[in-house]
Amino acid sequence: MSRERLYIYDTTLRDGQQTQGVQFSTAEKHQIAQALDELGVDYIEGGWPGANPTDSEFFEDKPKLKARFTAFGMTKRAGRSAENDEVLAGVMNAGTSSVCLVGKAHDFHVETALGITLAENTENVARSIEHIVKAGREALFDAEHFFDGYKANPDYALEAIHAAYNAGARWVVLCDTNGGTLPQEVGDIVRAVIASGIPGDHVAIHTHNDTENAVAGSLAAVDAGARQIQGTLNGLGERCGNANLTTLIATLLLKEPYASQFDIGITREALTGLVKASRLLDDILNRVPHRQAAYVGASAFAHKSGLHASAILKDPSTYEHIDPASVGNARIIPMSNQAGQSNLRRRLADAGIAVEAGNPALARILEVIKAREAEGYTYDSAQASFELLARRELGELPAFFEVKRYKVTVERRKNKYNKMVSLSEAVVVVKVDGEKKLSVSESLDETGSDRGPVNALAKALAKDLGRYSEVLADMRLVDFKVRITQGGTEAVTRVIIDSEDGEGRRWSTVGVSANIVDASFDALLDAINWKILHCGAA
Ligand SMILES: CC(=O)SCCNC(=O)CCNC(=O)[C@H](O)C(C)(C)COP(=O)(O)OP(=O)(O)OC[C@H]1O[C@@H](n2cnc3c(N)ncnc32)[C@H](O)[C@@H]1OP(=O)(O)O
Ligand SMILES: CC(=O)C(=O)O
Repeated sequence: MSRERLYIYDTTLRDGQQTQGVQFSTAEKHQIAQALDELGVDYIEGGWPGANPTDSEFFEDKPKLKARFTAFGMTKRAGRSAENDEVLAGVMNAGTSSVCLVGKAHDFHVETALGITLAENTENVARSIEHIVKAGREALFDAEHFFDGYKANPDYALEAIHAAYNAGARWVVLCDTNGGTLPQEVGDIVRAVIASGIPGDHVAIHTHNDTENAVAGSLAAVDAGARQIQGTLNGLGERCGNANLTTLIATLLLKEPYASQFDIGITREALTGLVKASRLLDDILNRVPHRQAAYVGASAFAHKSGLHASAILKDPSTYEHIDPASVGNARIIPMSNQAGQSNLRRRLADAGIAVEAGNPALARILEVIKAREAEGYTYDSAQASFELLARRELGELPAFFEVKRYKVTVERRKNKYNKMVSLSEAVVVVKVDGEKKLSVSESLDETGSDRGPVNALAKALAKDLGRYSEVLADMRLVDFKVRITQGGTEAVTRVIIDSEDGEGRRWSTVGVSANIVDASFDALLDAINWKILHCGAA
């Protein structure tokens, strides 16, 4: 049986950019567009040409895409022709093969926001769409506030979208602009639209996530017959976001009845790039990826509790709804106070440490982990610290060096331009191969910027570790997270450090202390020990 076509329309670069605090550069727009194109979405809405210099520049230097590159704008204003509306002209001049115009479908908005009559608005919608079609472009009509408008005045909401459809719109996009419509109502209204004479393969859905139902609402619209879904990567978008395409794409490809019913233009092979696309956006936004994001989160396939991990080892489908690899994700069995020996053996095996069932060291390691977690440590994400702890208990971790003492000072002072600047200085004394070594480092990087006391400590610690110094040269601290947490009855500081090396390895370590410098040093020591252990210098 041939499958029906369901189209995926991405608006990360337009509605996603309407997120508070998000402003893509032109180069970032290119990067995101390429990632979306590799995934295989049908439409990429690039922004609003003419609305701001970045969007205009992006449309001047268009990305080369397989997807239909789409310009967004609004219907013409009343009192002028479509040909003479300069905002619409800016959109048309971008020269894209598809043009999506937002227009009013809610009588209240026509009368209150635009201050024109319903008939004038209908005319504006029809003439604007006609203008696009006459120019040989594909027209999409974003019917703003359609669902609220339908509930308030169904006749007018339908009049507005029929005006667009009759004028030649390829797609009538039903927008839940304020995001307050629940899935069942979305389904009912989409069915009413189709019954009114607009075929489902011309109906698109555009939902917002203000009730956490944007994905469910989109699926309800598809169930009711809509054949295009609009959304954004990671659900980025105005206020609480848009329908999350990252989730929808995986659901449509992997879940029934959608997987059998639809061809969404994205292959199962491309789906394995989903995590990569999602992380790329987070990287660009400088956001920490949402660990619990469906399908793509780092915890989406993390099996923490002992009962789960024990069953997972027998058959992963016991606690996994899909194979993590199908979306480019990976299973993890984190260590924690919820873990049993099954988690532990699996985690050890992942770190290349084989320990037979029943080995008494397993119980010892578990005990140490549970005790340290009670002090404030966490081994869920600090996998490198976990590995060191386990190897230490198994007698498999050599003492590469011994720290005798360390000190860090932070100074605020005026520089030669009379500006207050900070400078940290760290002193570390270590014993390596029987020899005592003292190293001093400052916090300034090669550009003269202050990188802070922890960086000074890291540099001093790695500076002279004898025969290990060489292998530490390509190591960098890439993330540093500090949290005040409860350790026993006292509040303590927990530091998690992410490190990277020239071979692309990335590892996380944890340190805990009442003192932030000690907690940082604790995490740094693990980071350096892990690197030495894994670089072959041991
Ligand atoms: C639901 C959505 O997400 S729609 C997408 C919204 N996206 C954006 O607004 C981002 C880009 N927008 C912009 O940069 C600017 O709003 C511009 C350049 C488009 C317009 O800027 P300005 O001319 O300064 O207008 P401003 O933003 O203050 O107000 C919008 C105007 O468009 C009118 N308008 C709003 N929707 C429509 C429409 N569908 N058709 C015609 N006119 C409209 C408003 O009535 C208002 O006109 P008024 O000032 O005469 O009352
Ligand atoms: C057009 C649009 O983004 C909306 O109505 O939400």
